[in-house]
Amino acid sequence: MIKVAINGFGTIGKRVADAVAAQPDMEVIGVSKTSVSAEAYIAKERGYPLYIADLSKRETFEKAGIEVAGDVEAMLKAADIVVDATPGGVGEKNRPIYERLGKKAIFQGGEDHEVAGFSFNAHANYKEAEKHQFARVVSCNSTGLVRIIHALDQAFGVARVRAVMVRRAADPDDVKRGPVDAIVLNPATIPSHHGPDVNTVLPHINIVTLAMIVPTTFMHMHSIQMDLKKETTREEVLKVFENHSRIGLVRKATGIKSNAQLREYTQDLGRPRTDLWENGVFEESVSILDGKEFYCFQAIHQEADVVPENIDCIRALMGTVKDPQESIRMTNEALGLVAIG
Ligand SMILES: NC(=O)C1=CN([C@@H]2O[C@H](COP(=O)(O)OP(=O)(O)OC[C@H]3O[C@@H](n4cnc5c(N)ncnc54)[C@H](OP(=O)(O)O)[C@@H]3O)[C@@H](O)[C@H]2O)C=CC1
Ligand SMILES: O=C(OP(=O)(O)O)[C@H](O)COP(=O)(O)O
Repeated sequence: MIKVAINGFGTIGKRVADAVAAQPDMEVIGVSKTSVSAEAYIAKERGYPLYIADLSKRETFEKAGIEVAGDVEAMLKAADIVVDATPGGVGEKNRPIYERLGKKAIFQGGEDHEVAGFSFNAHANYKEAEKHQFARVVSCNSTGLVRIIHALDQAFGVARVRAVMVRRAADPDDVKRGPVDAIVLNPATIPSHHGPDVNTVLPHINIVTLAMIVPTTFMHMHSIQMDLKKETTREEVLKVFENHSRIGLVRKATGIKSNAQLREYTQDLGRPRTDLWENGVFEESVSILDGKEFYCFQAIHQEADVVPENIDCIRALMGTVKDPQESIRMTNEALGLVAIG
């Protein structure tokens, strides 16, 4: 069993912890927080040993009825690998501790590529991970872009990509960022960071991205155009998506045309926390013009799509499963991830 520590038990960390606990070859040896909050009670309820960054706060936790297993360093020492899901920028500060303890670590998209020196996506570059101590799972938007670009690049070749990201303003629980009522160009400059981020995994792709933020909390929406190298048809492209285990199709017949309806759908499907782990490509939007021009809209659930990627990244860095498809299969099966559509 691979012993996994989750440093940072927030939006991403708590999902990764549950995903690790569901795997047949992994166990959660601890999770960490800095303060008492609802998620500390969830750790207790799940039975995950809770470690804290600053042991002087032990009494505050214990007064709230939450047992503290030790400090973060003790958690790291007990682990084979750590998933760092602390807020963006904290991972960079944690890296020297992982180096000192000789622990493998996975950072999230809030860190720069250079923090790990290797950026990861299971379908695109799983096999390159084994030689690294550190990896970074690219951000939610970049994960969604990499999946769809890589799939079409493998099938038809991608000459160039132009994409617009309509980004959710905050996570549903993130009250400190709201209320909001604006469309914010974020950034107003072009390109946004997403294109260069895609290039950390797929360096050969010619991509320019634009991004803005709108007042919604569940899911980003991408408008994507790609020039393909080989002529194809809409039907062939749909087949590529149907055969991809992490690209789902929002079928026309469902009548779903928004993030809100898609969230209701995942909730009704009984997905944990309503999570859409896969890309949600809108079937109606998939278009091929003049044989080589591809267009689509896709929804990306920011809290969820990086979760299975973190699980595959654990196996890839540990070198326990060599075949990416086998790891992806194991992860999907344990999570119950059967792509919609
Ligand atoms: N939320 C999203 O949509 C996505 C986020 N990401 C990336 O994932 C990473 C985590 O983001 P997210 O889950 O949203 O963040 P959250 O703020 O939801 O959670 C962060 C967690 O880290 C803990 N923490 C804070 N400081 C420390 C520290 N010094 N040592 C240990 N734990 C600490 C917090 O505990 P406490 O509350 O007790 O301080 C909290 O449990 C970021 O890099 C982000 O960019 C990637 C894809 C999507
Ligand atoms: O990684 C994310 O977005 P990104 O792909 O736009 O960088 C997550 O949605 C978190 O980003 P934010 O919390 O900085 O908006």
